[in-house]
Amino acid sequence: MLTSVFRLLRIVFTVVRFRLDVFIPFGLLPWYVRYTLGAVCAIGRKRAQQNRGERLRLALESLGPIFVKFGQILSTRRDLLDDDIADELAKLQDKVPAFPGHVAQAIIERDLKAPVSELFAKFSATPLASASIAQVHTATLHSGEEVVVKVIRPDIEKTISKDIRLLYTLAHLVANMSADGRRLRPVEVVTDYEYTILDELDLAKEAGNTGLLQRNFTHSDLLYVPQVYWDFSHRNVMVMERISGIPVADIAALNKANVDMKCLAERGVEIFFTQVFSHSFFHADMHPGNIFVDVSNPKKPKYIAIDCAIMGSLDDADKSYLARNLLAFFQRDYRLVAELHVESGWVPKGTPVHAFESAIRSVCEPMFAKPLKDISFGQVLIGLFQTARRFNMEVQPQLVLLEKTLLNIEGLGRQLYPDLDLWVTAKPFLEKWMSEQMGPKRVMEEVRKQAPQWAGQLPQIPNLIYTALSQLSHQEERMQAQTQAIEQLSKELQKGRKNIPFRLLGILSLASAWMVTDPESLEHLQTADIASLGLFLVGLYLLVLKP
Ligand SMILES: Nc1ncnc2c1ncn2[C@@H]1O[C@H](COP(=O)(O)OP(=O)(O)OP(=O)(O)O)[C@@H](O)[C@H]1O
Repeated sequence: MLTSVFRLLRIVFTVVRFRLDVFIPFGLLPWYVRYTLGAVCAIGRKRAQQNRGERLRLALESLGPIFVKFGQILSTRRDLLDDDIADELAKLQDKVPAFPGHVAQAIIERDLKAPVSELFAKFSATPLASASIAQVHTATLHSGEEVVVKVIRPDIEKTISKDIRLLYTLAHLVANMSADGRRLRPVEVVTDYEYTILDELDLAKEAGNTGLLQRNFTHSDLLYVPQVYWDFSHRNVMVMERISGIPVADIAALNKANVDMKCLAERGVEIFFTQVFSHSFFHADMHPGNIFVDVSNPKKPKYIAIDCAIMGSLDDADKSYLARNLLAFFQRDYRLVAELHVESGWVPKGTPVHAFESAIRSVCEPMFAKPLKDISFGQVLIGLFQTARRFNMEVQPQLVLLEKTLLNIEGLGRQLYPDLDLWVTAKPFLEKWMSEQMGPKRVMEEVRKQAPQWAGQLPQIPNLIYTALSQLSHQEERMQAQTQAIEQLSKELQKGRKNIPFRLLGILSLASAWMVTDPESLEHLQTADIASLGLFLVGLYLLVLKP
C-alpha cells in the first residue's frame, strides 16, 4: 500500500517536473498554471462573482477567529480602506465553538489557586457566551451575589502568536507589492492589532479599566459599569457583577418598555463626550454587544457598559485640537482647520497651509450639502484625516480609536432615534469645555494639580534663589569684562581706520622702491639707487612702525 502511494507520488512529481521543463523554456508557464490549477481557477471564477469586500470577509472567516477579529478591527480603519471593503468587514461575526466547562474550571482553579466549589456557591459549567478570546460563565458567590466569570481560552496565546506571525508575513508582502499596498500601511496596521489583541489577553488589565470607568461614573445617572470582584480576578480569570438590561440593539424590547428613545440617543452622545473630554478615558469597543440599557426609569434610561478591554485616552493638547477642529469645521473655517493640524504636529511643520486648506475645503464642503443634523462627525473626522494623510499626517492611534468609537456611537444613536441631531447635542458641550479650558476654574485646577509638586520644591527655594543670584553676579562680571573687550576692539578698529592712508602710502613707497631698484647694481650705488633705498625705508616705517 505504502509502496504504491510512493510510486504515485513519484509519477506526479515526474509529470510536474517534466511539464515545468517543457513549458518554462517555451514560455507556456501561464498555460501550465491555468491547466494544473484549473480546479482552483473554477473556484476563483465562482468567487469572482462576489464583490471584493465579500471575498475578503469570507477568506478571513475561513482563517479563524484571530483573523476575524483582525478584520473587525480593520473595518474601523476607514482612513485606509474603501467604504465597500470596510462595510463588508464590519459584518464579520465570531463563530467560535465553546470550550468545555471542565477546561474553564481547570483554568479558574489554576489562576485563583482554589477549587471552584470553594470559590463559588454555584458555578454553571455551560457557558453563557463564548467569543474568540474568552468565554463567560455564570456563578454565585458564597456571599450571595450573582456574578459572571470571564475565562481566557486555553492556548489562545500560542494561536495568536502563530497567526500574528502569519499576518506580519502577509503585511510585508502587501507592502512590497506596490505603492498602493504601501499606502495601506499594512505592517503598521498589524502592529496596532497585535497591541490590541495582547491587551485583550490580560484580564487583570480589563479589570483595572473596568474599575476606573466605574469610578468615573459613580455619581452619574448616565452610565452604569458592573463591579469587579478583585479577589477573584487574575490574568486569565475575571469575576464581575452580573448585570441585567435590554441589549441596546433590541429596539423592539426598548420600545415595549416605553423607553424615551430621543433621550437614550442623546445620552449616548453625552456619555461619549464626557468620557473623551472630561475623563480622558473612553470605552473604545462600543459595539452593540457590549451595551445594555437599564429601563427602570424609561424616561431617563441608563446605559450599562461591559467589556472594557480596549480603552482610549487623549491628552489635553489632543483634546483641545480636536474640539477646536470640530468647531472650526462647523464654522467652515478651513484655514483654521489646516492651521490647527500643523500647530498640533499632526502634519509636519513645513506643510503648505494654503494647499492643505483648499484640499480640506474640497473634501468637507460637499458635506454641508446635507442638513446639519445629517452630517456625521465620524465621517467629518475620516474626511479630515484622509486629507491630512495626503499631507503626511502620521497615524495617531488615539485618534483612530476615537474615530472608530465616534462612528459606533453615531450609528447607534441614529439607529435608536433617526432624527438625532448630533451637532445640537455636542456643540454646547464642546463650547462649554472650551470656555472652561480658558476660564479661571481651569487656572485654579492647574494650580491645585501643580500645588503638591510646588510644595515639594518649597524647601529648595532659598537655595535656588542664592544660586540664581550668584549666577547673576557672575554673569554681570562676565558682561563687564566683555564690554571692556568690545570697547578696546572698537578703539583698535578706529585707530586702524585712521592709519589706512599711511599704510597705503607705505605700500606705494615700497612698490616704487622695488620697481626702480636694479638688484644687480647694488654694489655700485648711484644717486637713484640711494633715493629708492630712502623710499623703501620710508615705506617700511609707514607700514610697520607707525602706530
Ligand atoms: N457582567 C455581565 N453580566 C451579564 N452578562 C455578561 C456580563 N459580562 C459579559 N456578559 C455576557 O457575555 C458576553 C460576552 O462578554 P464580553 O463581551 O465581555 O466577552 P468578549 O470575549 O470580550 O466578547 P467580544 O470579543 O465578542 O466582545 C456579553 O455579550 C454578555 O452577553
